[in-house]
Amino acid sequence: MTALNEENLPRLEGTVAVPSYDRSRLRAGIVHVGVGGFHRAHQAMYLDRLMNEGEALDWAICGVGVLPGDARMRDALRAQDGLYTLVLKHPDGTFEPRVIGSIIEYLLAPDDPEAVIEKMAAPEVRIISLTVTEGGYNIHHVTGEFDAANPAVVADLADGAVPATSFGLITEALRRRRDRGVAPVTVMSCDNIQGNGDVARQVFTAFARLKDPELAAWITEHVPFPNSMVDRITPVTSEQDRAMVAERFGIEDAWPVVAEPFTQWVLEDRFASSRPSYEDTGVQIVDDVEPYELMKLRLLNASHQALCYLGRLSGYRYAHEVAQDEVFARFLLDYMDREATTTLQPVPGIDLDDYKRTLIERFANPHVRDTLARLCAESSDRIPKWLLPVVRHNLATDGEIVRAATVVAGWARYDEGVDEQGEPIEIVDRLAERLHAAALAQREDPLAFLRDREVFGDLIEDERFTTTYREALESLHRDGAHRTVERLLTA
Ligand SMILES: NC(=O)c1ccc[n+]([C@@H]2O[C@H](COP(=O)([O-])OP(=O)(O)OC[C@H]3O[C@@H](n4cnc5c(N)ncnc54)[C@H](O)[C@@H]3O)[C@@H](O)[C@H]2O)c1
Ligand SMILES: O=P(O)(O)OC[C@@H](O)[C@@H](O)[C@H](O)[C@H](O)CO
Repeated sequence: MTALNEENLPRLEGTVAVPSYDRSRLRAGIVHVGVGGFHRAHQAMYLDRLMNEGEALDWAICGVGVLPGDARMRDALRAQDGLYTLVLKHPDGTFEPRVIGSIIEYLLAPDDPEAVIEKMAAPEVRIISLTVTEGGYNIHHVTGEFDAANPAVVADLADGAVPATSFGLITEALRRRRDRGVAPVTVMSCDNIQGNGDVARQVFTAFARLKDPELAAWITEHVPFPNSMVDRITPVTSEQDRAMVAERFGIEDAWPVVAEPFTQWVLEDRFASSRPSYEDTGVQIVDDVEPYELMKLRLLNASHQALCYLGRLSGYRYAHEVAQDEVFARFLLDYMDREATTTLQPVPGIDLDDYKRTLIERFANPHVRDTLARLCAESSDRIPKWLLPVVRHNLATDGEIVRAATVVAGWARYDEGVDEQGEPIEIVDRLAERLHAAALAQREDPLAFLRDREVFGDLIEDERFTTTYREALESLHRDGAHRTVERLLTA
């Protein structure tokens, strides 16, 4: 067994792919906030690929954790000199390992916020990128505006506050860059949010406006926030994954990443100065990312929502189990074909039928073992962003809504907190308490769940939607999820 660190890399050569570049020559050009599984399977992997080609050596990553819980990642990465194993799990059972070397440093903001700010303000850093989850953008669900009442934000806005949120840290770094005349930087969101760059611009300038209006104006003028579509299914690393990396590859890795082989990144070319030559390693650089984003969020992410609640209620625990169930697979394709696709724009270079078929195959990969628990988490940040826009579009255009309404009813049934086998369900959601209370009330008041306007807006006022939703909920209560879905299948 070989402990993963810089010194031991030569011992791993021949067993697994390791960085072919001299890591001592790397310089951090990117500060990335939110080093979780996805960043390590995606952006860090693309950079590692470039580095293996002898490119991007001045674009290494300094990882930043903003939450105290990121101490685990700090400890894992620091002990391993930033190295970790990425294992791609192919559908045929082949596992493809690679040690990724593009992260060279990790800073935890609660340990030393000043060090994080100075790193972000350093002239050699030209990109600050983010994967901080949808909730990390602090958008108020009802107003769609930056939520300035969030206590962490209030604390960061106070005079003389030591920044603790990504808003406080990044805007302070931008202020220092402006004051010092340091070359402007690009803020690049890689989260699953429609218009992720636009949303990032909205929230960072909103925070800056509250702190220092002139800084906000400077940011608007000088800091680009490119939009992007990012894709690679990356489940939470399990104990079994850690053991697998040790047993199969002889690597003692505190926190490997496992992912599907598929990967995609479509990115707008709006950068302050230079950027890595991402296009040399398969990233699609486009003028307008919106058609790709809509395709991905409404087909892939919304289908994840379509399979997770109804699948969990039926007794499944993993995404592949649901996607391998013929009834669910057909339901997902019907949802995509008859409800989601009609809401999309033409997507240059993509055959949508092929994309949808491939999605079912990706979901069905049995080795990825993506848990329904991961997909069911933070639903109040997902359903309103990915599924409800499809519903609203179809309500406005007289399109079909029955499948999406069934998914929403499935979420409402899921939030009752017990599945059809009587097993408890743990609701992981910022709004868990009140969603659970509303779900419990729906046996008497079938529309109780929809009454939450923060989540559903005025959807409750649409009779076509409420009638369809009510029937779906009734059917879920009476016949269960599997039977409900089966009845909806087109011939
Ligand atoms: N996992 C995937 O399959 C996948 C694929 C495409 C895109 N993404 C995007 O990446 C995001 C992260 O996914 P992951 O799998 O890496 O999750 P993860 O749980 O492994 O990592 C999430 C990271 O975000 C940080 N974070 C959360 N809330 C924050 C906040 N308020 N402020 C600052 N940091 C915060 C956490 O500290 C952690 O470092 C997703 O929410 C999604 O937007 C994920
Ligand atoms: O990561 P989230 O929480 O935004 O969404 C859950 C999944 O749908 C998502 O992670 C997908 O696996 C991913 O978007 C695939 O690229």
